[in-house]
Amino acid sequence: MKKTERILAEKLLQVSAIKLQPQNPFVWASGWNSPIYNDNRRILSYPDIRNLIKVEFARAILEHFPDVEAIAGVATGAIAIGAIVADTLGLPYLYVRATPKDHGLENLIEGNLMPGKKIVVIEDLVSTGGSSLKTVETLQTYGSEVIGMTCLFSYQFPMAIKRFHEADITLVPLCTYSVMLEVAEEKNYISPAETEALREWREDPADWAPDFKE
Ligand SMILES: O=P(O)(O)OC[C@H]1O[C@H](OP(=O)(O)OP(=O)(O)O)[C@H](O)[C@@H]1O
Ligand SMILES: O=C(O)c1cc(=O)[nH]c(=O)[nH]1
Repeated sequence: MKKTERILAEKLLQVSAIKLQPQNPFVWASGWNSPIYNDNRRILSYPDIRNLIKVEFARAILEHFPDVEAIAGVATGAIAIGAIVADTLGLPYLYVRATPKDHGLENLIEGNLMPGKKIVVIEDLVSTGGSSLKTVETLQTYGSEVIGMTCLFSYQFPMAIKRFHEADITLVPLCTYSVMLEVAEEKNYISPAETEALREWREDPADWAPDFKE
């Protein structure tokens, strides 16, 4: 499993999904400032990598959630990957918006939600877990049974792990921050100093601020 995770981490690094900007931080969905951004949507442009990830998602879902009856993607990052995974598994698919569309049918959920179906949610990336768990809540409110969640990448922050635990949702990440960092350093994508800075940042990401002293 670790071997597959290392391969996936290297693929993300190869397609430049991992960006570092310690002096010009990224703003995350949660509002946190961060020296790192993982734009794993880039995998969609590489058919071989996209296929590998699709197969790994399908394998993880069948292994951990064999009772799955439908797949839901979290908009927008996981709409595409969710669709191809559902296709691979031959399952119904829908995606959940962060907010209802402001015209037309004003849908929050796109697709045909069949109440009572056992759903596995697919997310591209989990940081604080806010977007993922909001999607789970939406699906539950509309009568679905969410039996688990998979994501391509997780930072595995303790606060996110706690939130998933409290929501009673099992999250299966295909690739984690610690393995990505290990591979990035080994393969010289980042310097030892950057590795150290990123390890330190991971200890207290909510209060991190750029160090302008350098
Ligand atoms: O765990 P969280 O703190 O919620 O952060 C993760 C979310 O952030 C990103 O989406 P973003 O809101 O940037 O928009 P997008 O999906 O439309 O790209 C990502 O795709 C996740 O959905
Ligand atoms: O938390 C986020 O918004 C976030 C972090 C990250 O590394 N990549 C991403 O697409 N979103």
